[in-house]
This record gives sequence, structure tokens and C-alpha cells, in this order.
Amino acid sequence: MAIASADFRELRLDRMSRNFGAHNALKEISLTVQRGEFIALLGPSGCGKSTALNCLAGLLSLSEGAIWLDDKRIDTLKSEQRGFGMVFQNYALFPHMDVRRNVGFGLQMQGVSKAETERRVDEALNVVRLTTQGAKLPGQLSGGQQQRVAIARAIAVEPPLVLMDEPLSNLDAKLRLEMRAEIRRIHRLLGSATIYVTHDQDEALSLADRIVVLRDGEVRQIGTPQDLYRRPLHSDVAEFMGFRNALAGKVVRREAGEVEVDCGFAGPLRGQPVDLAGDGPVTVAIRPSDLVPMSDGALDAEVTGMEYRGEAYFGTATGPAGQEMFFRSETPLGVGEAVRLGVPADRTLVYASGGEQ
Ligand SMILES: Nc1ncnc2c1ncn2[C@@H]1O[C@H](COP(=O)(O)OP(=O)(O)OP(=O)(O)O)[C@@H](O)[C@H]1O
Repeated sequence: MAIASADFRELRLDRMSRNFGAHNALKEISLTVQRGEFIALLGPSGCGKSTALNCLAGLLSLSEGAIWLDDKRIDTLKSEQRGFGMVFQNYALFPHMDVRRNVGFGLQMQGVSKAETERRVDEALNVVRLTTQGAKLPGQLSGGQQQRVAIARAIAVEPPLVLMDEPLSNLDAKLRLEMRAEIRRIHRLLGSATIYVTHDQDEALSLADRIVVLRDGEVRQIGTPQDLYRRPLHSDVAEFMGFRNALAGKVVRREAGEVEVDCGFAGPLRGQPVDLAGDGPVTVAIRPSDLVPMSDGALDAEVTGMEYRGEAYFGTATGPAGQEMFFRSETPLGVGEAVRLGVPADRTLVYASGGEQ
């Protein structure tokens, strides 16, 4: 028999809140996670990601709200009674125990029989492809192998939910990519739900079925990686998702599904209205990789910097009213050179300024 995951339908966070004194670190987070889903909690430092994960794990109590696993309320249960698997950034392995004892630790705590523990340790090590390393101490393993041991320990208890807090941030770039694929593979194999905290949008995009973007303890958007990448609903989410150009302007023409915005350049910019209401000032959001030199581009600017990044050059430029821009170029341009930059209208998103309601 293989490693399984506990049977359940859904995990439901109902207005989950957590205060530290007067500080509201989590404000009424509501979310339903289906069995089999991979959810990334994404957001900048201090947005409440780890607090949310620790509340789920039972390491922190809720100030208000509730957590349900199907029709069982679990936020009132102690951490060990929830039986979730946890994987942390620093692995948190016991240095004096060999790999097998580390992996079997949770099972031993649960009072699982010796024979069953041995079986599940074998299976978990098999899943993370470490069957030959069982007798080693953590210190004799590489970072990636140690993180695999931590994953094996988390899944050996056959949890309904696996919680991961930035598990790859201590690994080098190559290993991070390898482990991403591994984590996804293991998630599929188990069929449990995974909630994965990260501040790295690439990691969230590549791993998750759905991404929950947090800011200041609040959910800003929940969506598929494609939703989040193509059409962030608010300008702050757009900025976080890599729309580094944020140009202030005013709508001068409206058509069905498209607007023209005057941002103080030679010509107006055409874009997609995302979060527009009224006639107030707007912010135009563009990814640097979509803003490129073109002879009939609407944005006239002067190059202020140029950097080679292998796949292309990335530059900075300033517009006539001092607008700061980040763009991509196939060829290098000299600092001080005049350039016209352009972007397709369907890659240009328009938001009401201060649209953070
Ligand atoms: N034990 C605590 N006491 C007081 N404030 C706390 C405590 N833990 C977290 N906070 C505050 O709650 C907010 C959210 O913190 P949290 O660690 O959840 O953020 P995060 O998104 O995980 O950040 P990072 O990516 O830097 O780990 C922060 O403002 C933090 O200072």
C-alpha cells in the first residue's frame, strides 16, 4: 500500500482573523480549499502569510473566525490533533536522529505501531526518492536532500493538508527549480491539499492551482496563475505581479472594452480598463517585457540605463514629464539616446488611481 492522504472534501477558512495586540495581522480571511488543490499564499514581507499558515497549523490561535475541515471545526483543536504535515524553510530536522527516525517521528508521536511506522517511512522515503539515505544524519545530506526528508516526514502522517512555509528559500537557484517540480509531483501523487507560502511570484505561478494574494493581512485577489498574471484586479496586485511600469494619467476616450489615456507623452496610450470608476485619475500598468522600442510608439523618452540579461537588454527611461519607465530591447541603446516605446493595448491595464478599495 502506498502513502495516502486523509479523506476529506474541503477545508474552509471562515473570516479567519489574528491580532497581535492592536495590530490586525490577519483580517477576515475567507477561503475554501478543495481536496487535491495546491494553493499558494503570496504577498510581500509582513503581509501575514506566515501568520495565516501558523493559524492553520494550530501554532497560533485565532482572534476571530473559524477553520472547518468538512463539517468539523478544527481551529479549537491543538496542533497535534489536526494532524497536518508541515514543512518549513529551515527544515527543522532533529540533527541527532537519522533520516528514518526523523521521518517516523510524527507517527511515533501518534502512537502508530512499529511495523506500520516502518512501512510508512519506507513509502515516504520512496516518494521523495531517498530510499538509500535512511541511515544518514541530516548533517550528512545536502540542503535539497534535507528538505526532502522534511517533506517525507510531513507526508508520512498521511495528512489531509500539507502546509509549506517558503520551503525552497534556502536552496540555490538550480535546486529550487528541481524541488519545485518534486513538490508538484508529490502533491499530485498524494492527492491531499497543499497550502504553500511564498513571496516569489514565479514559484506561486508555477506551482499553484490557485493563488491567494495577501496584503496588510487582507486578501486582495484569489485566482488561477493565468488570472493573476494576465489580469490583476487592483493596481497594487499588478505591481506585485511584475507590472513594474505604473504611469499616472487621465482617460481621454472610452470605447467598448478599451480606453485611451493621456499620460503626458506625445500620444495617448490605449489599454484595457480593469478597475475603473468615474472620471478620476488613473494608473496605467505595463510589464517591462511588454514595453519595447518601436518607431510609432506612443511613449517618447530618453534612455537612462541599460542592462544585459542574456535573453534581452532591459533599460530604464524617463518621459517628458519625468515619468520613470522600465522596458525591454533586443539591442543595446546608449544612455541619453531618444527612444519611442510602445506596448500592445491588450498588455496595458488601466486602474483607477488609489484603486485599493
Ligand atoms: N508574534 C508576533 N507579535 C507581534 N507581531 C507579529 C507577530 N508575528 C507577526 N507579527 C506581525 O504580523 C504581521 C504579519 O507577519 P507575518 O510573519 O505573518 O508576515 P509574512 O507575510 O509571513 O512576512 P515574511 O515574508 O517576512 O515572513 C507583521 O506586521 C508582523 O510584524
